[in-house]
Amino acid sequence: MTALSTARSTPSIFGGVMIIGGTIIGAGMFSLPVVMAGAWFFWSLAGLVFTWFCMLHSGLMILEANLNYAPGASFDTITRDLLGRNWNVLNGLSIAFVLYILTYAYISASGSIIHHTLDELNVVFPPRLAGLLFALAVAFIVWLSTKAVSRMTAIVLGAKVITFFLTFGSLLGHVKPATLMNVAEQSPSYAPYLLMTLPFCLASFGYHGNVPSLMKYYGREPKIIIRCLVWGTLIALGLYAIWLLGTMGNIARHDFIAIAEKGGNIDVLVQALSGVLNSRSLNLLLVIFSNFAVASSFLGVTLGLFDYLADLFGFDDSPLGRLKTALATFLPPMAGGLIWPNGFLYAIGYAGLAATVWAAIVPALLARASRKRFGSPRYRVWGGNGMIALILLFGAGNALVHVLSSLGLLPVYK
Ligand SMILES: N[C@@H](Cc1ccccc1)C(=O)O
Repeated sequence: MTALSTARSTPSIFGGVMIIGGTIIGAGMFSLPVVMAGAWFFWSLAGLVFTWFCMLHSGLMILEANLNYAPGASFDTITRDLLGRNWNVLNGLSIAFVLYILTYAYISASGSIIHHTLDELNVVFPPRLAGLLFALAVAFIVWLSTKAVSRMTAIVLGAKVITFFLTFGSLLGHVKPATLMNVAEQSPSYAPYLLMTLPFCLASFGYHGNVPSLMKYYGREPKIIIRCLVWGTLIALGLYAIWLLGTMGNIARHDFIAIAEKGGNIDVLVQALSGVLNSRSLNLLLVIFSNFAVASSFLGVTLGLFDYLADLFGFDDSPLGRLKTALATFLPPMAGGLIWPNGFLYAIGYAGLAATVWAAIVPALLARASRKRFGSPRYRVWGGNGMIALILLFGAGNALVHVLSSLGLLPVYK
């Protein structure tokens, strides 16, 4: 009995780990092997570990600031109170931008993966239409209710985890050390290509909007929430490492050039993988996994955007109010998907650029302000001012890298 009542007063960390892991692992991971082809496996792994470290600590900094407020206080409330109106406006704009551009990326990605799936079944279906229909289906679920979204997400996430292990368990069995070590190339250079991968790593480790949701769920329990963040991000890091191993151990480095040239969208990558694997069942698994991976982030991110816009425009919760919010959420990215169906890689890069504001820079400033104003009595991220400086530098560095690479000033592997 006692065990039962303790379990009820503090929900287990499993749910929180799933929320964090589920948000992190999404379409972003499909951009990783393509943009990391230049830096290749070991350098990219180092970049991933570094990004994991910084993104975990910036999440902990949001928690540090959040603990001064009642559970349920949103990102918006905390930022306005600690950093003032201007920072809050910038923060809100960058959140909206990231959610919009990710919704666009998911539409583009789902169009491409559905097109590929049907292609496997010998059905010809234009990717634009596929993306549009998929977006309409997601819009319908989001319009129905939050509960509908969380039920769908639970199902899709479960399927994603199962197919992930089935797919990657067998994918690892196919890894060819000669391909992974890139023995074919004579004196290759990798390090110069590392910097341009950083915004993609950052986007792939984004989850920070969920930290206030965890506090709403668990209450002021820093120990439990810290464990959720550590485990959720570590699971993602582990899966990304396996994903790099599975892709770079099967597709030769120079073959990635053609993949990137075709827009780097998911179908091209999956097609290249199936081409080398020569296994019908593995191919099918991979296709199923990609569909679920895109669908679960799609639901999570659009729900976030939906709630944000409803709050911003003051649309109510009636069916008509929700319809207005759904239109504001889905129409702009859908239009984008119709006009530019293949902007997946660009979109993830821009998501990294904008996410650096609210997932790195603002959290570091929040922690600093929280220490000044409240002394952060409940929990304080280790490392003092040095850690705050590191996260600020990480955030600013990412923005700089993205700008330089958009201007064509960073080396590109081609
Ligand atoms: N990490 C998510 C994208 C994301 C970024 C920022 C916040 C929320 C989600 C993905 O890989 O698809």
